[in-house]
Amino acid sequence: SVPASPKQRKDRIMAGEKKGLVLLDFWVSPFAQRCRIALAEKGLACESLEQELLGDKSDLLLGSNPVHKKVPVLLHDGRAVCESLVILEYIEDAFPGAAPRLLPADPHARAQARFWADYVDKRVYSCGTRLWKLKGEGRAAARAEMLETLRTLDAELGDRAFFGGEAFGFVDVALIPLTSWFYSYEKHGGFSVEEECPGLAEWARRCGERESVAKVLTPPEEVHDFICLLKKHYGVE
Ligand SMILES: N[C@@H](CCC(=O)N[C@@H](CS)C(=O)NCC(=O)O)C(=O)O
Repeated sequence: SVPASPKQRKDRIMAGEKKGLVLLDFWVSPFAQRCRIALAEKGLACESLEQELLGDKSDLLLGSNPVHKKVPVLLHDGRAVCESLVILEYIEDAFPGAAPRLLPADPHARAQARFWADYVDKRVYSCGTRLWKLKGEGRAAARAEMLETLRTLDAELGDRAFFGGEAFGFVDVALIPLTSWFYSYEKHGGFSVEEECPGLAEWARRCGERESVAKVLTPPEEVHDFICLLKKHYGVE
């Protein structure tokens, strides 16, 4: 049979007829990258549909994430799951046999993993955005908050190989895509992650040795170029 054209594939996804996994994606999004890393770790096939975010958003994105209108959205047999950490948990629940498990089995350890992933979500990206968007006092405050956040994460990691302990897990997946943004944060904040938090820098290198991470992460210079583009888009000097 003749393979479906990109248009036919899209129509099927729009109509909710596509079976399997589809990710509404954006190349540089650390949140979308979390999902791609988790899927790759588990060996789950997923079609990536790149979204327009700076211009008009697609009907598919608006229809599947009407509340936030953001990527990532995971469509599973046509049904949408939104928010990257929710998607990671969904993948764990929907494919219980797909190894490795990202969350530990022990309830307390699971709660801890969720706590630290939530800490990453509350602190890193928004603080990073203030670092490149603001100037003067605002930027100085964001710099101080970023350093405190990175030091807190460094201390939590301690001398373990991964936030998941011996195994690469939920918090590692949540944080690693954001390390591609560190270079730009360093440039805007005038600090060095390597000097401030050598353990965290070493952890990022260790994670980068994994195929699932290496093939997904954006080179830091490209993230920096993208931030320059965002600055132009938002009229930031
Ligand atoms: N909390 C969300 C954050 C998602 C997010 O911020 N996505 C950005 C791309 S990095 C987006 O879609 N932005 C489009 C917009 O804000 O209009 C998650 O974890 O999925």
